[in-house]
Amino acid sequence: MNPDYEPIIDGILADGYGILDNFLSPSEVSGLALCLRNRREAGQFRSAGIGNQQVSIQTAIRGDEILWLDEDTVISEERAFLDRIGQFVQYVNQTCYLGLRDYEFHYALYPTGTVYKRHLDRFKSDSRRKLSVICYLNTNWQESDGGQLALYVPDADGSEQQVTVVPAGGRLVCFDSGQLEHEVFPATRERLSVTGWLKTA
Ligand SMILES: O=C(O)CCC(=O)C(=O)O
Ligand SMILES: [Fe+2]
Repeated sequence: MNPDYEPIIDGILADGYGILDNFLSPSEVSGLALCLRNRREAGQFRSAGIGNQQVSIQTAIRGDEILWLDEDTVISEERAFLDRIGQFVQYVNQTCYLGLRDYEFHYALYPTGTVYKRHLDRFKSDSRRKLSVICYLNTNWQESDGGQLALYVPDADGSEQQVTVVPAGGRLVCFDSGQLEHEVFPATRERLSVTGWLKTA
């Protein structure tokens, strides 16, 4: 069954962001988290960089480790995730006419205490990233574990509002890549997610 995507689309159109709980079921979350951990154990992860041309590793600004998902993966948990994203993209295209053509996703693991300082996801030299999508893979995450995603939402009067999102397992956050600055706060435990971008041609 398709999750109900209408509230998240309404959120993106009205406020520039939307949040949907249970995009993944608890068993899908634990299955994908296990795939992530197995791949990391196998040495497949790398420190994430900043920029797309001269990529630099600056862990004080961005401390996560990532692995790009293969769009042709035959690992069932990964296949199911990407197929679910494909359905979401189809729904967005039918309702918002954003002309999304492509997507790219990576696993991310933030070791305890690491952050991603305030930034915008769209590269200056490449504006194809339309929507940022993050799906959290954390079981039993408590507010006191930290690791919130902070969204800096512009108000009509020119000020801004900080909206914080707890990285609870199965929760999907989607926002306008070119507009919304955001930041990842440090956590007291490892913080797992799949993060990606829905892109135009
Ligand atoms: O994990 C998150 O909540 C946000 C990650 C992020 O901002 C990014 O990877 O660009
Ligand atoms: Fe980001």
